[in-house]
Amino acid sequence: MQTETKLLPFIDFHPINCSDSNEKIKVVVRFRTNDSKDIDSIQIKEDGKSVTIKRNENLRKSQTLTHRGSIRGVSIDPNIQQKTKFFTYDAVTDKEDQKFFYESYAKDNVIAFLKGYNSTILAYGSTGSGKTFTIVGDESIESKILKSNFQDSFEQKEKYGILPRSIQTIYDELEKAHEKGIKYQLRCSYLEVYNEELTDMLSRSGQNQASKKPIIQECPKKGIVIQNMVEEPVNSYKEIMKCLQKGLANRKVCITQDNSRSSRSHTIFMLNLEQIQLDQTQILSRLCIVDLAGSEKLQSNHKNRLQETKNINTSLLTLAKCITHLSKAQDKNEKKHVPFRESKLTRILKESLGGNSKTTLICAARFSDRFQEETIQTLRFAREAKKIQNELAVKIVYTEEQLLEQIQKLKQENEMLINQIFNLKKQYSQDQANNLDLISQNLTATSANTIEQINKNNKDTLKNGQSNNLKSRNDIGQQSKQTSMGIDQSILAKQYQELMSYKMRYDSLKNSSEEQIMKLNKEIQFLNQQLAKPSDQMIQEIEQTIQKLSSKYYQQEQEIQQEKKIMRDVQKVLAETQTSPMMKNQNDFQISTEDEEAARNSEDSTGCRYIECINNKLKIKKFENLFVEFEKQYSKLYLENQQSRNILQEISQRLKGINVNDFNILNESQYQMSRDHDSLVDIDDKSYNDDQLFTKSYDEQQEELFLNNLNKEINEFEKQDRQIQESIQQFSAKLNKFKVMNQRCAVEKNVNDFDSFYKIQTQSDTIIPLNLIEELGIQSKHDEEIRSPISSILPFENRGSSRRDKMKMYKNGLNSSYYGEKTPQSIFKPYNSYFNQQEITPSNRLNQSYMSNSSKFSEVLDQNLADIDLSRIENSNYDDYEDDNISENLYGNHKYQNGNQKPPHQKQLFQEENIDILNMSDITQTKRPLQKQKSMNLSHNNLSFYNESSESPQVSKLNSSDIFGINRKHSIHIGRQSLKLKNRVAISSKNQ
Ligand SMILES: Nc1ncnc2c1ncn2[C@@H]1O[C@H](COP(=O)(O)OP(=O)(O)OP(=O)(O)O)[C@@H](O)[C@H]1O
Repeated sequence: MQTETKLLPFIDFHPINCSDSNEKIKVVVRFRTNDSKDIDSIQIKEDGKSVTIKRNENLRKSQTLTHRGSIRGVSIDPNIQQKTKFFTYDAVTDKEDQKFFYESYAKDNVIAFLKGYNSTILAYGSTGSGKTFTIVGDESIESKILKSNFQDSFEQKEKYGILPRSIQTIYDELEKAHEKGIKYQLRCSYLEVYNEELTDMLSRSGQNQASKKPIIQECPKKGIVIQNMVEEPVNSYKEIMKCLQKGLANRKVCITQDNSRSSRSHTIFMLNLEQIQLDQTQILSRLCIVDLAGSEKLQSNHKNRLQETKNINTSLLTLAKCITHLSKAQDKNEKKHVPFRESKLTRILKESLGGNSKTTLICAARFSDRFQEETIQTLRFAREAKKIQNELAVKIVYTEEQLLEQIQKLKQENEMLINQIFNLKKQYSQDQANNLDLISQNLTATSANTIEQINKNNKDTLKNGQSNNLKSRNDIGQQSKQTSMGIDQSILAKQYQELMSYKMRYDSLKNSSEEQIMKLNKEIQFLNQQLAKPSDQMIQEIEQTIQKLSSKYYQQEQEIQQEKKIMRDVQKVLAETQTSPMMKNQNDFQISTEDEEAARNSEDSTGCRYIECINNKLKIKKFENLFVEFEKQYSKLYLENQQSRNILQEISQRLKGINVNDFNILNESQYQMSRDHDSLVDIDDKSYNDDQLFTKSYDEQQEELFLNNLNKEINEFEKQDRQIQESIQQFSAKLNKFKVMNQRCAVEKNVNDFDSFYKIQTQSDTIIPLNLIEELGIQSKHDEEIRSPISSILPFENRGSSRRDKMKMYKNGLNSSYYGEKTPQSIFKPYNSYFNQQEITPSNRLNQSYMSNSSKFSEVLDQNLADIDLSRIENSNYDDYEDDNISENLYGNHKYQNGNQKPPHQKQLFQEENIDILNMSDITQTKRPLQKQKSMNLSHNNLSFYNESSESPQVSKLNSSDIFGINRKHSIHIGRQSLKLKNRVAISSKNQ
């Protein structure tokens, strides 16, 4: 029964055991047992893992010439040396025992398939080497399967190859699982690749083969999906064997020189298993058992046969090429483009080689020297394949309940993440503040040291002149200049420390000078007091003396006045007397004792009078003497007084003089000190005395020099200050930028990757606050139009499913969205319902911003579109491979560049098959962080490739396989809004 490929709603990959998840391809070399051993040139080592082969150069020459069509004989040189080659694999065997071979080398893959892993068994080798023998069994088995009703005897079963044995194992195991309650559904498919065409070997005859031609599609979640392929539900051993029977009957075989039933096509027997576990978890796995067509020398003259052989060789060559690319990438541990798309076979096997699959490669080889070259090629191929590492994961499909549960979980997780983001933000700003505190503490500590150092320098400068000091300043200036160039935080901190130390030095000097001025003022006061003290006393004493003298003088004067009054009275009396006869002679007034006696004796009044007169005369004489005496004393006192006044005046003048000088000196000092905040005077230095200060103050030259230097220093400081300020500004701007970046990274980190972020958004309906998005600088650019790119690259025929659609698109022009509103919804068949439900969420804006970021490089990539042309493929040849002979032998005498045979043209590829358009939700399960991802943007005719982790654009040459995501490493994502809105198409490459 033919069933359509079911698109499952939600698939997740779970590596069950991390140590198992990365596994190299297992390579087993099986030599044909019944092969003739002409010369003992091939030796399987005892360890069962390695083989040596003696290469016969003569033979090689002859073989090369022979299959190049030379009929002439080859001269064999007996002296030619035989080279021995050594190869090691997981196993090398020549045992015929099929059971042993299956259980030793293939059963593991079947068990892994049952456990939920994708699994592949691949048989490779030249024609007649034993591939079909290994996969199915010998001719008898094959014919028996073709005829049988599958009730074979034990004996017959012993000869079965891997495929029937695997079927047996699967049913044995599934029956056990069924008993445990595990439900399962097994579907069988059988494909054939013949002449680069895919044929479904289970499809019923009579059907329109052209319309039902299987199409290979690729889904990042589901892996390789083959559309239009019969997936036969098989519920029993018999049913599945019938499928095998049918396939074998349809297989293209013919008789060749080396094999009577040579397979002329690659066959892929595919089993898809859906298991529903007891907890309702649905697990999907696939087993591919591939029997490749054997490579063959081009010998036939038959045209069809030649073409057939070429096609076989071409696809095998592509396979070898892919393996070489993969192994080289593995060697160098880098991502490399692998040309899976170059053949149908490699496209189908993409998952098996380096992808999510447990793969065993069985390389069939022959002992016979006749096939030595083929054997060596097979051994080389096996050696390369051994390096390939696959990534295993179990595919789980969630039920609705499980999904709801997960949505709930995601919602919680989302909330937690948002909280975490805010906390981180908070912590970040706190950290910043703490750092500043720490810096300022360091500054304080170091500035104290610097001041000490400066003071020390200053002392030296005062002693030795200022040259040293200036020099040291210049040095600091130089240093500052150098440091300000950088934006290193430590350098800035150092500069800032210096600045702070200068500021502190200014402050301390200013404080010190103020202190000094106060101190000097006190001293001046004291000096004034000291100077005032003796002069006051002296003046007081003098004044007291003067007062004393004055009072004495006053007394004496009063006495004199009295005496004078008496004298005047006397004179008056005398005048009166002189007018009397008695006074006619002056001498008469001289009273003699005789006169006096006479007068006394005379009773005459005249006599009395006369006596009185004489008495008066005596009195006057006495007064006159006193007056003279007084006058003498007065003049003496006057002189003394005069002297005192002079002394007083002299003292007061002296005092006045001293005060003026002192004040002048003090004022000068104060002025000097106030200007010399930054003076180099060590004011605390006791050894520095006033004399020096005065000398300096009055030394104009020195003062000028001093002031000049001071000004220079101040200028220098200001300059440094400006530089430091600038650097700090730069630094803080940078810090802010880092801060934003850091926050953005934090968001990205916390949401694991973009896809998870997207998924969280879509699954949980939680919208990250707009302000957070804006705060983080991830603002969308609504206005920016991004035209649909794919439409301009795609061949026009592929743009619509109907003629009407095509016309619509044609009217809209190439820039209209192929995947936009005008897009025939049928293209999105499975995705429509999903797309239409979507709304624009911040995550979409995020997506847009990525796209707009990438679009800015579109200019650079204008030229790169030219590289998307077919030149790369057309010019390619098999030069990557180690030995030219391989390409020759596998491909006949025609190399790629000869143009006789080319791989399918890219355009053909597009035309042949629909392009896989995958919903973003299909790739939400990537485990890789966003930083590793690249986002590409296709904008009209440009293909840009933008790596989030680097600032510069990464321009890559891309071919169609990259763009359309058919190979495993790349896939297309269409933003949900693209259908509804602006024709935006985002393409991400998901390199591992
Ligand atoms: N290991 C083996 N032991 C014994 N006989 C073998 C072995 N391998 C192959 N043979 C025999 O060799 C012949 C060719 O084998 P087979 O058809 O499997 O080769 P092939 O690699 O599939 O060739 P082709 O690529 O042409 O199909 C058969 O007769 C087969 O029985």
